[in-house]
Amino acid sequence: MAPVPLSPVKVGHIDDVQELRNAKPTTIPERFVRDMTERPTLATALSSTSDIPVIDFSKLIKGDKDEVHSEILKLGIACEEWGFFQVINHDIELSLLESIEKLAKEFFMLPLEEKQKYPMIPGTLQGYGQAFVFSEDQKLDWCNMFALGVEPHYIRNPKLWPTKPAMFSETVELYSKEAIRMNYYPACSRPDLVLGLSPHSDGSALTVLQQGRGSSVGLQILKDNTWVPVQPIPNALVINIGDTLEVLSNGKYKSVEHRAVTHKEKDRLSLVTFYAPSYEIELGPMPEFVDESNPCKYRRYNHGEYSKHYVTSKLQGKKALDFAKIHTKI
Ligand SMILES: O=C(O)CCC(=O)C(=O)O
Ligand SMILES: [Fe+2]
Repeated sequence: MAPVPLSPVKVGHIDDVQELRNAKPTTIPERFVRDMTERPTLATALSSTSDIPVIDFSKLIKGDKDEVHSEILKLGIACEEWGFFQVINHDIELSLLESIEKLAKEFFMLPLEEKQKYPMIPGTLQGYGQAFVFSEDQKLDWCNMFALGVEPHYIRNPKLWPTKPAMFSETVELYSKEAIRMNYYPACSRPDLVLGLSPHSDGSALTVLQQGRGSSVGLQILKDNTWVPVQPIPNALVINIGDTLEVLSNGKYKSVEHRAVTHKEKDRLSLVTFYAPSYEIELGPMPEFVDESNPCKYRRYNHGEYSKHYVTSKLQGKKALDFAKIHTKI
C-alpha cells in the first residue's frame, strides 16, 4: 500500500453503509445513486453460467506430464484472454479460509464506534471506511472496507490493527503476506442504482480474492464489453492479473476491469489479498515480450510512484494505467 498524500482531502460526510441499511431509508441517498451510464446490470439479468476458467492447482503440482501441460496451457489462456481465473484444490487449509471469513464478519458486525477506532483517513488506504474518495461530489460505493498493509513490516500502522474480535490480527497475519482488504457490502434496497465497488483494475501484480460463503454473486468482470459475473465455487479462490503483470508482459496478460454489485436481500463479504512489488522497484515490459510486431506499450517507471498515483486517483476503470502507457500516433 502506498505512501500517504500530504494534502488533506475534502470528502464531505460519508455515510456508513451498514448503518444506512439498518436505518432502512425509503430512498437511497443521492451520493450513492449512480448516473444512468454507470448503473449496474444485476446478476439476475446476466447469464447465470460464466466461462471464467477454473484451474486445478493439484494438477499443476501433482499431475502427470499431460495434466501439467494441459493445465499450464489453460492458465496461459486464462491470463491472456480473461485476466481472471478461479483456483480449486489449492491446498490452503480450509480452516484458515473459514476462520478469516468468520473473524471478518465478526469485525464488520461490531458497533460503529468500535470500528471507528481504526479510521481510514481520506486519501489513504488502511483502516476502516471508504477508500478512493477524493471530492465532495464524487459518487460513493455501497461498501464498507477494512484494509491493512501487512508486508513489508514498515508499512504497518499498529494503531489500525484491531484488538477485537480476539485472534483477528493473528489470523490476518497468517492469511496474508502483503496487504489485505476486507469489503463488506450490505444488502441494498435499490441494487439497480448503486455500485458496491466502482469499476477498476487492480494496481497490484496479482490479486487473490476469497468470496464469502453463501454470499450473493457480486463480482463482475468486463469481457468483450460485457459485464460477466464470477459465480462463486465453494472453497475456490479467484485470482486476477493486476497492472504490474500487464506491464511486465507488455500487455499479453491482461489486468481486467472489474466491479462489485450489491444484492436486494443478501449482504456480501470479500477478502482480497494484493501482491505487489516493493516501492523502490523500477519496472517496464520485459524484453522477451517486445519485438517488431509487439512494440513497447509501457514506459519504465518506479512502482512506488505508480502506487501513489493509483491510491490518489478515483477508481475509474483502467484509467490508472495511463500513467505508464506509451501513446503511439495513428
Ligand atoms: O468484492 C469483490 O468481489 C471485488 C473486490 C475488488 O475488486 C477489490 O477489492 O479490489
Ligand atoms: Fe479489484
